Amino acid sequence: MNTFNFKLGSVPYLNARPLTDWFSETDEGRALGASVEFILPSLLAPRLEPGDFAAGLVSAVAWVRRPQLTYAPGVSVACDGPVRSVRVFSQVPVEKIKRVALDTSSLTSVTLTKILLEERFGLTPEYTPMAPELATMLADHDAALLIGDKGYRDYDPGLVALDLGEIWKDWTQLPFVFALWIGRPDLLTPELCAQLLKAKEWGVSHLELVAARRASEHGESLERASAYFSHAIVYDLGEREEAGLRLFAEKVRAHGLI
Ligand SMILES: C=C(O[C@@H]1C=C(C(=O)O)C=C[C@H]1O)C(=O)O
Repeated sequence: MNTFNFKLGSVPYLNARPLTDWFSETDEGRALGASVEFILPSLLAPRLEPGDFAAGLVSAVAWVRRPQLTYAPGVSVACDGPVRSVRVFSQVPVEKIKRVALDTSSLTSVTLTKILLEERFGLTPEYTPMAPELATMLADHDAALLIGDKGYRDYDPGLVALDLGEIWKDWTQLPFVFALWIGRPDLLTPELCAQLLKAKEWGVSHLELVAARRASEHGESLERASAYFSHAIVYDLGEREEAGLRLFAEKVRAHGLI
């Protein structure tokens, strides 16, 4: 691998920071000369096939949809129960949801919303892609999907909040994988995979430090950032996460959401 001056893409959310901070915040990581660009998932995913980035930490469904791309082993942004940041906020009881606004930044969670509303709740609502602004989304829709930093904020407690990680876990007993390091096999080499793993190992053993450094940048308190990292997000990609990913891929195909 050319270890100098390669580009990585990542999503602009707090949950990604433990996987990318090693490249900018440690001497060993900085020595590789990688730059990390933060881009919304729906804009980052199409830039992986042309090779704009050596790898992108981006929506798992982007890999399901593009089998010619590969993903780095051992690393993900996942959950094994409530994820806290991928939520559908509804003004009506779930069974009455007829119109849903979907965050245009998201790919995986848009797909997961459709699968869960249909298979878990027997609903086939109308969907509208919209910019992630809850008040605007709910002005004309029963419910709205938000992800990332906006999905983790506190909103009107009168709204029904469906945590998609929690619903997935109750249903399948498996973790859910939202994002992976995805790239072209010629660029996402075993050497780069090893660096991405090293970055993760540093991140998960420095969650408090990353929270302290990044919380305010993402509009969070240190306590909430720490709790999110240590109680909601899973950064491993072990056998159970891989099983969750495979099941999700099957459902994406079965629902024609490819
Ligand atoms: C858990 C999350 O996962 C995110 C969800 C994504 C998607 O829906 O496409 C993409 C990247 C992940 O960071 C979140 O940001 O809340």
